[in-house]
Amino acid sequence: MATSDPTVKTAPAVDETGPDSSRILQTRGLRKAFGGLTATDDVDFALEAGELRCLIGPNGAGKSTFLDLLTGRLEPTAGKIYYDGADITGLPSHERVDRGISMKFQVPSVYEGLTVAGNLRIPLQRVVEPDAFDARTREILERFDLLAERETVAGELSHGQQQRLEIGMAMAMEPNLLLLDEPVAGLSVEETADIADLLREIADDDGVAVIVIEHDIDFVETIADRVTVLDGGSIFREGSIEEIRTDPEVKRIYLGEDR
Ligand SMILES: Nc1ncnc2c1ncn2[C@@H]1O[C@H](COP(=O)(O)OP(=O)(O)OP(=O)(O)O)[C@@H](O)[C@H]1O
Repeated sequence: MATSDPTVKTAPAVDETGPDSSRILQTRGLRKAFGGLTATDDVDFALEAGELRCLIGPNGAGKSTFLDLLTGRLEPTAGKIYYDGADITGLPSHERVDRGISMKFQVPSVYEGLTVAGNLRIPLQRVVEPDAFDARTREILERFDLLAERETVAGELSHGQQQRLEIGMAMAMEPNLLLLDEPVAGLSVEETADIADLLREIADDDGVAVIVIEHDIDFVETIADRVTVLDGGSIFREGSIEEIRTDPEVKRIYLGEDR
């Protein structure tokens, strides 16, 4: 391409997501400052459709802030977010949900006074016609192993069941991108293994891209395609779990010398 012609743009298109790309999400120069503290610092991040990415990093590294910027819970100080072929930087949260970005927060946020089926009805009524409610509810309950708890009040479920219900509610929205903040915190070994299987299925079988914030490196090892390490709000390293686990600098800042 002739670079001397001033009308020819040589810079690549900024939004590399969309129908002609396997990329579902991308951020460019994403920044969030709280007063003098920069919680997200010039982050260029990219995610492929159907990829399962874990975000790790020390406390205060900016992991939750980064997810909050993706959901629209926080507004960036600078930078752009591109998702599925569109610049969504200025979109409110509910419009991002409608476009297929679902979030499961760290603390279970099911409606404790409603039954399991009643909880599922809330997201389902946004995406499914009323005559399809029952069939779709049953499908989700089966998949998330909650069929026997259909009429149980959500406040009476175990912590693991609540986490599964909440992932089921997020999946009821038929997302293309699922964001999870520490989905296995406080769960038993068996409950953790169940969630690991579910998340792998969601990425592999449904083709949903997943970003998981996680502290438990053994859990990260079981599920992640790739790992992004944040430190001080910036991307410190990115790579396969093997690369990340054996990286001496990552060990120093995060994993501890004994890992
Ligand atoms: N609303 C806010 N106002 C001011 N500072 C904030 C706010 N939210 C986060 N911070 C600060 O931004 C930095 C990044 O916080 P963030 O919660 O994103 O980190 P994290 O990696 O998710 O940490 P953790 O692993 O402890 O949950 C921290 O120094 C935190 O104190």
